[in-house]
Amino acid sequence: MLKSEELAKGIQDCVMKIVKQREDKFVNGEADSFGNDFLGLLVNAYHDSDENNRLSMEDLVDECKTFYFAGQETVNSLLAWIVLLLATHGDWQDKARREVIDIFGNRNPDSKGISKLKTITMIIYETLRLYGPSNGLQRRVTRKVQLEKLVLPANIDILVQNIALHHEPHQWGDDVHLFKPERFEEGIAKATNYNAAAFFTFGLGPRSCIGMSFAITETKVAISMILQRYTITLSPTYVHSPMPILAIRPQHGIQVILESLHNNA
Ligand code: HEM
Repeated sequence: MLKSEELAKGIQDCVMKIVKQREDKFVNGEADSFGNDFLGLLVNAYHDSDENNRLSMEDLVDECKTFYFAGQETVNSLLAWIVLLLATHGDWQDKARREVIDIFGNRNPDSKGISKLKTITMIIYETLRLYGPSNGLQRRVTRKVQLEKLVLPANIDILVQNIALHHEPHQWGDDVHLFKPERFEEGIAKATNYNAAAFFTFGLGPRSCIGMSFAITETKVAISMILQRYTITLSPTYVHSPMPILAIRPQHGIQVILESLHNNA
């Protein structure tokens, strides 16, 4: 067996083990359905009594792989870049921590408080602008298109590099490379001067990211919980090298020093 086949089989076994746990819970009477979360919907479709509608095992595994990779690497690298930018911008770190403590104190974040996190939202957008995890949007040109002087012939694949547009000085100003969350003080529409094509870190159109709200919510939760517990400073060993490795990621990782805010934490 080729190594790639071995790895694909390993991933399939791993997914099917999780599916089996769901099935067992239902069969043993511990649960009254396969569940109504995303995995539950997939397992339901996998057991559809109508053979024509039934999801194959291959499709079930593929769906899980898509969500795992699309959801894991992206949020992982976004969190890493936010930690770096807070470590290097102590004023924003303090401001964000004050907001978190004002809203949650030392309690775990809840949905009501999450919707009130204005500074954290601005920090997330500005980090997505500078280091948006998406490498660009792939599109197939199905028919010849003329965009002013540019002609795109039919049947070519193009990569729309949103990160280039997010660093466009005409749109964002001469300080385009600086971390300035205040750009988003009055929301994305105002920051982009109502130009939807200026900031589309989650894509555009009908195939834009289905996990956008989930990604922003989980990022708010994680950053709030870190700020409640630690101060963050950059380690002198850090070397700045953003690289497109599936997502835009820090090539050598991000080394920071965390100091506990509570003696017993
Ligand atoms: C910071 C985090 C994230 C970023 C920046 C991001 C960005 C993107 C982008 C740019 C696309 C392509 C959109 C297009 O082609 O127009 C996409 C698609 C997708 N994303 Fe995300 N994503 C993130 C998090 C997530 C999460 C957490 C999930 C799932 C839990 C997810 C699931 C997906 C899926 C399934 C697609 C394909 C949608 C389709 O083709 O219809 N993403 N994402």
